[in-house]
Parts: sequence; C-alpha cells; structure tokens
Amino acid sequence: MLTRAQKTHRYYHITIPVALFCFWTVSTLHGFVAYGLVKPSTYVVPTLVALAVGTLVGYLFTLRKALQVTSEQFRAIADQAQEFVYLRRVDGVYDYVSPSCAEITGYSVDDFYRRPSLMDQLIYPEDLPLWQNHVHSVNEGGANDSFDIRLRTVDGRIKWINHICMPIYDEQGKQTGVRSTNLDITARKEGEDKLRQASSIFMHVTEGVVITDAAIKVVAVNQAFCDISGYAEDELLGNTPRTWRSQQQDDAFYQAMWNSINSKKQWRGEIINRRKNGDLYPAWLTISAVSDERGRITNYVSIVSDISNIKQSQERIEYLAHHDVLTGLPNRHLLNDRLEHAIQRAHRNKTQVAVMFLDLDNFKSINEGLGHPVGDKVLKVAADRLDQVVRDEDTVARIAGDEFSIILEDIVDTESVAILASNILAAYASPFNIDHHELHVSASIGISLYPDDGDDVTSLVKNADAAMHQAKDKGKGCYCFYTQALTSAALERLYLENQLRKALGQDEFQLFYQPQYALNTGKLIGAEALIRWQNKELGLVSPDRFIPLAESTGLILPIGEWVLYEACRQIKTWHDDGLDLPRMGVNVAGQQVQHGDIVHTVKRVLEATSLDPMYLELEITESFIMRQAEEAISTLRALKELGVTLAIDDFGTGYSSLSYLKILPINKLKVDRSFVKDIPNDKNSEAIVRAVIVLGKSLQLEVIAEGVETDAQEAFLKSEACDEVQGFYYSRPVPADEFTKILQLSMESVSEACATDD
Ligand SMILES: Nc1nc2c(ncn2[C@@H]2O[C@H](COP(=O)(O)O[C@H]3[C@@H](O)[C@H](n4cnc5c(=O)[nH]c(N)nc54)O[C@@H]3COP(=O)(O)O)[C@@H](O)[C@H]2O)c(=O)[nH]1
Repeated sequence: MLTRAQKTHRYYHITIPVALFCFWTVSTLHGFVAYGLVKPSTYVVPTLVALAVGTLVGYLFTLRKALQVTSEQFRAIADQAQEFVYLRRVDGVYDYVSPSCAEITGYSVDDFYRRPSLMDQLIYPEDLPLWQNHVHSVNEGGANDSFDIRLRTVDGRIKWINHICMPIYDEQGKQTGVRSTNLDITARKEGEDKLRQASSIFMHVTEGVVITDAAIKVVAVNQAFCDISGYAEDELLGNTPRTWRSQQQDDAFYQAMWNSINSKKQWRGEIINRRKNGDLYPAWLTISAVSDERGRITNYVSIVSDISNIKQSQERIEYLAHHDVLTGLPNRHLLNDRLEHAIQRAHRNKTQVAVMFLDLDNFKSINEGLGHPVGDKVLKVAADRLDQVVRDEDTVARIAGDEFSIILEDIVDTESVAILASNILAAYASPFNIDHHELHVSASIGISLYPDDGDDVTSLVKNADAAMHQAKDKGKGCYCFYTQALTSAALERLYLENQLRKALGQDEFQLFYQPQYALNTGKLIGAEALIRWQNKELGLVSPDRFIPLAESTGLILPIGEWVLYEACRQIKTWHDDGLDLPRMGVNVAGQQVQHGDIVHTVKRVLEATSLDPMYLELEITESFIMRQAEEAISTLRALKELGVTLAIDDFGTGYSSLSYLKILPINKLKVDRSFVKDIPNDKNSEAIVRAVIVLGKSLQLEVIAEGVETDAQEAFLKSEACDEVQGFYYSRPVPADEFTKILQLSMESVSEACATDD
C-alpha cells in the first residue's frame, strides 16, 4: 500500500543522477571549449564539483533509503495491524490510512484519501462533544490522548473504538498533523455491559443467589439472600449451605438432589431452610452446576425464593375453598369429602353414619325484614349453637344460605340421633338477641342414615333434604327421619316446580273471580281474584298445591305480578264496558311485601292499566303481617298512600296482636273460612267469629266472612251484623266471562230495585 507522498515522489531517485551527469558534461565541455584540452582546470573543477555533489547526493540517497526502509517497515506493520491506523494532516487530509479501516468503519482506504476529515463524520452523534473537545485540544498543541468512543459504520452499525492520538510536529516544532490508532473494542464493551447487567441482576434481584466453589464453600451471596436468611455476607462467605440447613429433609432427599445435579447439572424443588433467628421457611430452590471449558465443575449457583407468602396464600385459598367465610364452618365441598370418608370407614367397620339436614324456619323473613347484617349474625349464632351441641368428632357444615348439615359417625342407634336432633332444637329455643332485636329462630331437621337410606354422599344428602322438607310440612321446628315415601314426594315436588317455572311463559295461568256481597243489602260489592293453573300434563292444579311451591322457589314474585296486572286489567275492562264492580280483591303473598318492591309494582300496574287505586283491595295474610309487623307497617303505609285498600286475610289464624292491629293501616278483616265452616255446630268457632266481628267494629274496620256455604251460616253472620260475605253459597269462583254475567245480573237487579223504589 503506497502513501500519498510515495505516490508523488516515486521517480526522484532517477532525476538527480541524470541532473549531475548533465552538469559534469556541460561544465567539462564548457572548459574544453574555453581553455583547450590540455588545461586541467577545464575538467578538474567540474569533476570535483560533480564528485562532491555526487557524494552529498549519495549520502542523501542513503539517508533517504534508510528513511524509506523505516517508512516501509512502519507501513508493513500498520498495514497488518488489527487497529485502524491513520496519519492525518492538520487540514484533515489523510497521508496514510491502514487497510483495517474497512473492517472497522466499512469505508475503504480510498474513501479516507478522497474525503478529508471523514473520521469526524463517523463519530456517533452523542459522542460528538467528546470528539470535538479532543480535536480542539490536539489542535491547540495538546499531548497524546486516548479514549473510548462510538462511531457509526457505513451500514449504520455502532462500534466502540479505543482511539489513541499523537500529534506530529515538524523540525520547527510546528504541528503538522496527527498519528492515530483505533482499536475495535465493541466486543469488549458488550462483554462489559453484560457483566454490568449480570452484576446488577445479582445485586438487585429479589431472589437470593448463592455461589459456591466446587468444594461447596460460599464464594458470593447477594443482598436478597442475606435478607432472606438473616445472615450478613461475611457470615456466609467461606461457609457451606449447612449454615442454613433446617434438618427437615432426610438423607434420601439430599441423595436425590445430588443425583440430579450430577446427572442433569441442575436440581429444582421445594425445601425448608432455617433463618439465622431459627425460624423455618419454605423456599423454592434451583441449583445449577457451572463447568469450565474442559467440563470440570467450578461452581454451583443456587437461586433461593422465599415462598412463605405464597404458601400462606395457598393455605388461605385452600381454607376458603373448603370453609364458609361467615361462620368458619366446613362448606359443602368439605362436607362431601368428609361424608365420603365417613361412608368408607362405616363400610369397613360395619357401623352407621347419620346425615342431618337443617334449615332455619324463618330466616328469610329476618334476613329480608331486618337486613343482611342482622341475617349474618343470626347465621353465626345458629352455627355456634349447633357447634356446642354436637360432639367434637362430628362435622357441622354450612352448605348454603340458612342450610346446615351435620355428619354423625359411629352411631350406636337411631335413638341417639333423635336425641341429638332434639338437643339441637332445644338449643334454638331461647331467643337470639341481635342488635336489640329478640329473634325467635327455629329449625327443621331431616335425617338420613347410612346404609339404610343410601350408600353414597348424593343420596344421603338428598334424602336428608327430603326429610327436612317433611319436617317443614309437619309445621316446622321439628325433625323427621327419612322414609321411602319421601323420595316420591320429593320427585313430585321437583316435577311440579319444573312445570311451574314454564307456566308463565306458556300462558297457563287464568284468573277466576268470586263475588263478594254486602250482607244487609245483598248488593255485589266486590270480587276476589283467584288464580288457576291449567297444565297440559297435570290438568287443573289447585292453588293450595302450587302457591306454597311458588313461595318457596321465589316464583311467587313474577306470578303475583301477573295476577295483579290481570285483575286490574279485567276490572278496568268491565268498567270501560259500563259494568259496575266497586272493588277487586287480590291476594298478595308475604314474599311480595318483603321483597320491598310491592309498592312500585302496584304503582306500575295501576298506571299501566289506568285503574283508579280505590278499586283495588290487597289481601295480605294475618300470619305474615303479625310475623313482620314492625317491618310491614311502612310498606303497608306506602301502599295505602297509593290509594288502595288493605284487608287482613285468614283472620283469626295468625295470633294478631291487638296493639299492632290498632296501628296497622288496614281497612278490613277477612274471617278465615275454617271458622265459618263449623258454624253453627261448633260453639268455639261461633265465639271466634263473633269476637272478630266485634273487634272489627271497635277498630272501625269492615269485616267480611269467607267460605259461607249454607243459609245457617249466613243467618248467623247476619245476626252478628257481619258486613260482607263470600262463599259457595253465593257463587263459586268463576272465569271472567261468567263473572260478566253475574255483573250484568247484579246491575239489572239494582236498576229493578231502583225502579220499584221509584
Ligand atoms: N298469593 C296468592 N294466593 C292465591 C291466589 N289465588 C288463590 N290463592 C290462594 O290459594 C289458596 C287456595 O285458593 P282457592 O283454591 O282459589 O280457594 C279460594 C276459594 O275458592 C275458597 N273458597 C271461597 N268460598 C269458599 C267456600 O264457600 N267453601 C270453600 N270450601 N272454599 C271456598 O277459598 C279460597 C280463597 O281464600 P282466601 O284467599 O283466603 O280468601 C287460598 O289460600 C288463596 O288465598 C293468588 O292469586 N295469589
């Protein structure tokens, strides 16, 4: 590779001898012509001058040759150098550029010769201030300089170089340029970066890292491990992992661990370690063996994660998955597990297991009437009382809402189970005092026995549930053992429920209307709307059969709303058709009132049907009103404010409190038909009916007697001055078209009576 100077002066060594020879020839010829051949001075002087000049030139040539050799040696070295070497004049022109410039920068030697100061243009923009400083200080006569800097190669890559720069001066000490070597240190820089990152990770990672040598002596630990273990770094360095061993793992554990490390170069798993303060903690540990290039293990790197929190969360999740949060009792899953095991044990030991299914009787009223916080407290007290009655080895579980289940193992005889059931009922006998409320909570209990009533979890729980429903049907607050007959009853109930769910959508309901009359005038004063269910498969289903089911399944809400709408629509239609009906009585189930939406529902229905509220009478059962007296009052008042009238249905059956009767916003008492039925044979019934009529009068309430079937009953009621009557004696409940005829007849008789009066 030729430098720019070599290229310029490559023919000088021929030019100078030729010039000397010309000088000697011209001088000698000049002497010969001027002084003649014989005179020595004519050729001696030029010869001496030529010899002297020749000697001097020869010396200079030797000197130059020596310089040229040195320069060629420099070039040879520079050409071979890994570094990119250049000589640059102060004006930026390159006198020499080594070939490795192409490898480092991507630009060729000729690119550098052609483009002065090319190096300045390659500097990475962020490093330009550093470079410009350097150039400035070199130009200002600065000394040698060495630093790392980034440049951008021809294809846009960034490379790190170590730049060494020395100023070049002429004989007068004036700086003529610079000599520079540039070593590509990109790989080293990347290595340093990686090392820095690794070191940063080592120091800051939240997992503990322990590095041992091949002899398993700790050579490095990070801060995280010191935090986890409680040891300071210098307490660990030089020691072995025995320092934090917990002795919780046996020899076989360590044997398996080392087998894995030796064969797979790695082991990972859970381990119990001991902190410096003696506490044990679970850790997730990964140990990796590190080998040198010859495959010899040089170190072991352990990564330790303290998983105490994860373990605690796991245990919490496990607990929540198997327990009821409110009461802390096992939930349905755990109950099923335990029952499964109990059955297996009983099977092996030829013993019996009893399953009790317990449902609180009036919990819904409390929960909805007094609010869920009170309901929650009731459930807790109910759970505590249960827990106190059963044996330690029995399982008490809360399986849903107000339903609990108890597993009794190793029972000697069914009598002992019955005694326990009685004890549970007795435990609920005393009132629950919650938030200043004295609440009376009873329970219904169903009992099934393994192996007689089922040999698996599902059938035992299902049969205990069926027995519990039997206890409810028997009047609540009692217990029942499962019998085979209950299964068919439960199946029928399920079938009925499924049909009932579809009934509204399939338009299977219809309203019948039963007339009500003023006893002293015989005038039609109203009608009671009574629902009928015509099902394709079941035929006509009595409300006595499906209303309790609708109430227990919550279906009473949509069904009740449908009844309300249909009754209001019908009376409005009659009115629009000019048929006079002063009042329409509609039965409202307790749940509809408790649900809290009844006021809005009634308002919405009245608006939708454009019925004047004065024509609507809501009949609410006495038992519900008295159970929920305090809570019901505000709802009844709101209903009254809408303009509707209110009647207490089935009066006489629900232990009315006189104090409540006085403040309830009601208009009418409806004597239950069970009392009317026994008139005139039963003096007690007569006395009750008489008392209700007197009570109604004293409270300025109207009294209607329902279930009137005979003229004797009517005569009795007349003699006691009962206001109104309803019953088969006058008419059975009839469909709307038949009732239209009753209405028309009634209007005709009224106009006849008016005509007679006239
Ligand atoms: N929540 C709702 N309950 C309703 C609705 N429709 C009816 N019911 C309740 O179902 C029970 C049975 O009702 P039903 O079979 O319709 O019986 C009513 C009358 O038919 C019957 N009655 C009337 N007069 C006589 C009679 O002289 N003798 C006799 N043996 N029975 C007679 O009484 C029932 C009306 O009772 P009541 O509502 O108490 O006035 C019943 O409890 C209904 O309340 C509904 O839409 N929603």
